[in-house]
Amino acid sequence: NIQTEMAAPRKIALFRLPSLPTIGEVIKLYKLRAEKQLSQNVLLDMRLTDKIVCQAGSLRDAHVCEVGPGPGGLTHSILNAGAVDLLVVEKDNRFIHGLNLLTEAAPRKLRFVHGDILTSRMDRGFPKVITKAWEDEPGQVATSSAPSVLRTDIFSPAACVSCGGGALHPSGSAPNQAALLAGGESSQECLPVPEEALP
Ligand SMILES: C[S@@+](CC[C@H](N)C(=O)[O-])C[C@H]1O[C@@H](n2cnc3c(N)ncnc32)[C@H](O)[C@@H]1O
Repeated sequence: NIQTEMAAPRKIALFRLPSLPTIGEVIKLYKLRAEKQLSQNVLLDMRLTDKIVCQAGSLRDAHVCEVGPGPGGLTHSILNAGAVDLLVVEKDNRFIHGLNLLTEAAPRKLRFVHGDILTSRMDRGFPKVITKAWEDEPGQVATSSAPSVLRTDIFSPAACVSCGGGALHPSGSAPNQAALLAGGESSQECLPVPEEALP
């Protein structure tokens, strides 16, 4: 009957997937704190993370790699910015649970690799069709400790990113380009991304 049919969508709305847990919730749940000796700083203010991510230009439909997501502040903002595929690589064990939680809350969009970017082959992390050689892009290796912004397409880096406090290697505005967002340590050579991270 009509009444039941009209009630159905409302019922579905009630059973929607839970939204992404906030960074505050993740930090509290897993009792996380920044390790100063690892130069870790954690961004909690979403207005700030949104602003930083905004510097990458349009991320709508972009493929993004975030290095060193920590509890996932920038991760939230990248997803909110409309990235279609976000691969996060974090080496600190303490963030595993929180990042798994975020991955479950954003299925098919967020992939988490627990590992070191220094031993990751980024060229295997994204579809071949959108990859091009990292060294083909001029000036794509960031070395500053302050956030910096560099524009590039997807890469298959022979040399990897180097960034103390965060660097953006974003896509152009066209869909299906990729961005690399990094907030980790310096880097040298890139080795394979683990199989489970491959699309
Ligand atoms: C400065 S914190 C930034 C945390 C988070 N992006 C934020 O903005 O709140 C740097 C993060 O990078 C991670 N990290 C450092 N070197 C890394 C590496 N070689 N591979 C993967 N993650 C790394 C650290 O464990 C840490 O979580």
